[in-house]
Amino acid sequence: MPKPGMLDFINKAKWDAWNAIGSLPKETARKNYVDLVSSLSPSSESSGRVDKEPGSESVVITSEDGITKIMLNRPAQKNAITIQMYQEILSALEATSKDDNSVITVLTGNGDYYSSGNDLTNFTNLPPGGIEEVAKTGSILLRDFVDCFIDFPKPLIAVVNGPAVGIAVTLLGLFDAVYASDRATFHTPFTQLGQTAEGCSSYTFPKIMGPAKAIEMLIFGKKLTAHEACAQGLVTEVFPDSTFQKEVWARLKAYAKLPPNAMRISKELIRHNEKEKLHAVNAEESTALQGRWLSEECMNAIINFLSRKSKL
Ligand SMILES: CCCC/C=C/CC(=O)SCCNC(=O)CCNC(=O)[C@H](O)C(C)(C)COP(=O)(O)OP(=O)(O)OC[C@H]1O[C@@H](n2cnc3c(N)ncnc32)[C@H](O)[C@@H]1OP(=O)(O)O
Repeated sequence: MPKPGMLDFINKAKWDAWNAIGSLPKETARKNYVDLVSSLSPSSESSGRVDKEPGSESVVITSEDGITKIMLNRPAQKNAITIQMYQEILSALEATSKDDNSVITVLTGNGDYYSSGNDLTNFTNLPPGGIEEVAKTGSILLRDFVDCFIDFPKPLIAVVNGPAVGIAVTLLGLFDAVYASDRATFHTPFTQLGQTAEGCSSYTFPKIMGPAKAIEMLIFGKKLTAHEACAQGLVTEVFPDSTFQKEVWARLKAYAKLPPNAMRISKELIRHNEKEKLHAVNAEESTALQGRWLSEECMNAIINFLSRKSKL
């Protein structure tokens, strides 16, 4: 057929696609199509079912109505993030970034906490290389994990259902929207733990809230209420806890119906100038933490927590 006109978008797209295949025989085209459809992983469907990561339910991933929900699911441990959970979240983000059926991605927590941050027992299972090896592999994992948030191409939303601590807070500076229950609090007690800022917060927090407020949080460990975090620009909007889930998910369902490519391109326009800087900051923070994890200050803080002498 003759090439359709510029404004006949659908037929022009079909014509271009068909033309790009060239002289492919019809039977081969049919076979390729069937092979492609058969090879699609079940996780790329929007069927509303739960796709559990093999071997663990500490992170539950579901897809429905164009929304991929990554839910931290260790409520008894306040959703503290284990090494395996970092890896599962990272894999889920990589998969959803390529899934055409997934329009927006949400990170949230199950139970009363959003997350108490890094699981402090991550430092206690010593491999043959000792604490040095733990610090080195931890630093590499942290860097890869945060890089994945920096590069995530689609709208990324945090649904902060309760208190958030440490890395669960710092990462929020890399999200596109942060909705919080009025029960949520935001706490980065790095100094108290003998540690230093991560998740690019040494750069994003001063940018978001100004250096004075960022320093109160990141150096002195001041805990913010949801309304304070909203006033500082870290949180997009605060909802009463009684209606939080209903209101937020209704809004997210509406957002997931917006044109996905327009959202992705807008995100790229807003974010791409900062990416190089963020990767450099992430590398610097991860290296600094590798040193901190070997320090006496940090070891004492972890021992005190594990021996129940201290709590935040
Ligand atoms: C490789 C990447 C590294 C990235 C680095 C990131 C830095 C950070 O994220 S630093 C932040 C680390 N988080 C903490 O220091 C929080 C420690 N937890 C607490 O202070 C308290 O548990 C908390 C205030 C969160 C809640 O207090 P409570 O309401 O009184 O509850 P419990 O203390 O009884 O907690 C229940 C249960 O959960 C265990 N728990 C909670 N958080 C953690 C955690 N972060 N790591 C390990 N375990 C945690 C707590 O020990 C209790 O366990 P049980 O006693 O066995 O029931």
